[in-house]
Amino acid sequence: MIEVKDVWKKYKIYQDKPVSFKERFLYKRKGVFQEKWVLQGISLSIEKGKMIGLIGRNGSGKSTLLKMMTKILQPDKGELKIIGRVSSLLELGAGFHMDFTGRENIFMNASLFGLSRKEINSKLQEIIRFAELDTFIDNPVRTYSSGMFMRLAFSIAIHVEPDILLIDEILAVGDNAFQKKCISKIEEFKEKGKTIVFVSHDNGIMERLCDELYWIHESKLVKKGKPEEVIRDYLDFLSGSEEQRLKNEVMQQENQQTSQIEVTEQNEEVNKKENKRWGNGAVEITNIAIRNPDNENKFIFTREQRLEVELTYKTTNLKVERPVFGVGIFKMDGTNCYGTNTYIDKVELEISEHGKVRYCIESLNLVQGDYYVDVACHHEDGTPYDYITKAANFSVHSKENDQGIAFLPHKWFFEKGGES
Ligand SMILES: Nc1ncnc2c1ncn2[C@@H]1O[C@H](COP(=O)(O)OP(=O)(O)OP(=O)(O)O)[C@@H](O)[C@H]1O
Repeated sequence: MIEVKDVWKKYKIYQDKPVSFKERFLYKRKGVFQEKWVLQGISLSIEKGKMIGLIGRNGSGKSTLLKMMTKILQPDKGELKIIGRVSSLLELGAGFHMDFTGRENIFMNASLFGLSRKEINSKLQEIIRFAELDTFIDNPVRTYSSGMFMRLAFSIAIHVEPDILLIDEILAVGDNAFQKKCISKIEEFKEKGKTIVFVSHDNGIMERLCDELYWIHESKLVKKGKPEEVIRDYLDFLSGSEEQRLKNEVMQQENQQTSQIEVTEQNEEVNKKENKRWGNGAVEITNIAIRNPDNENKFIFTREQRLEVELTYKTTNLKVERPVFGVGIFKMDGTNCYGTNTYIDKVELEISEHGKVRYCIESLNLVQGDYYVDVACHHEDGTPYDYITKAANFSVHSKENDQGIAFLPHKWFFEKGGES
């Protein structure tokens, strides 16, 4: 159905776009653009009735490849063969006329896909119903919200009976309920034996829906195969590069940070907001490490993994009475996920001149996202010895799409019949 043979595509990247005629004239002669290959030697072959997915980081070339399949763009080298009517969910609503009503746009847009007036009339109610626009359909589309606009464009594109459907990040369209409707429509398409090429950053959906995945990295195809295998390698790769990014960030922070504890009179809440370190310094936390089960310093974890926060401390010549060590885990927006300390946990604590305290979470159980850690040593009555906010970061990667903060172990049960 789709045959892509050794396709190459380049864009001109203008360093300084000329604005006036004079500049255009001058720059033209100097040639102030660079050519960038955004697709290099891509080959793939998609059989009828298959749903394939393209994954890869931002800017890797996925949308460019899709645009070539719609013929919006032509390759610079190589060949693309497509058999059948293509409907694309890229650049949704690109052909809409703002002053025309939703209904008029349905007729114009659907006719671009080759549908006759009669065919459009027979699908009209279904298009309007799917787009959830009943009372607005005779208003000009310029009065639509962005969600309404997208829903209408999406609805037209899927009702034109295409043989091939190209979908780019539709999950960004509309609210949750509408997204669910889109997914079930895609599943319906699949069942009808249509060919689908799907681009999404939602790996869970990609794995569930696609028969095969292609991973594009920096303009090249690096892997194709079963969704779970390609996603596993892709996530490993992402973890590796994010690990490096976080490491660099931490190194930068360490370079900037003065290791001095700031002795301050302000109250705790103010300090927390200002992302500070404070306390009287009787105990000083000299190092914070986040470790994985292999005892390596790590920043990326999976949900089930063991995470350990290791605090190295030393005492100074100030008196340390009834010390308590605590750790708090927060989402990046400040949501408190979990916090405890040795006093709450009723742990006997013996403090020496210097030493280490290790806080181990056997199974992390947090949902996918970025987190930071506050650490502290204080007196049982709350007087801080050393309190460090945002002392360390880590991320949780997961293929699951569950929402919220923590994974709550659960099961589903179903019963047939019974009282209604
Ligand atoms: N019209 C254009 N002119 C110049 N460069 C472009 C143009 N369109 C895209 N690019 C560049 O081509 C590269 C590939 O872009 P493309 O949109 O295909 O990537 P993508 O994998 O779809 O990314 P995303 O996941 O962010 O949608 C990027 O570096 C992008 O900046």
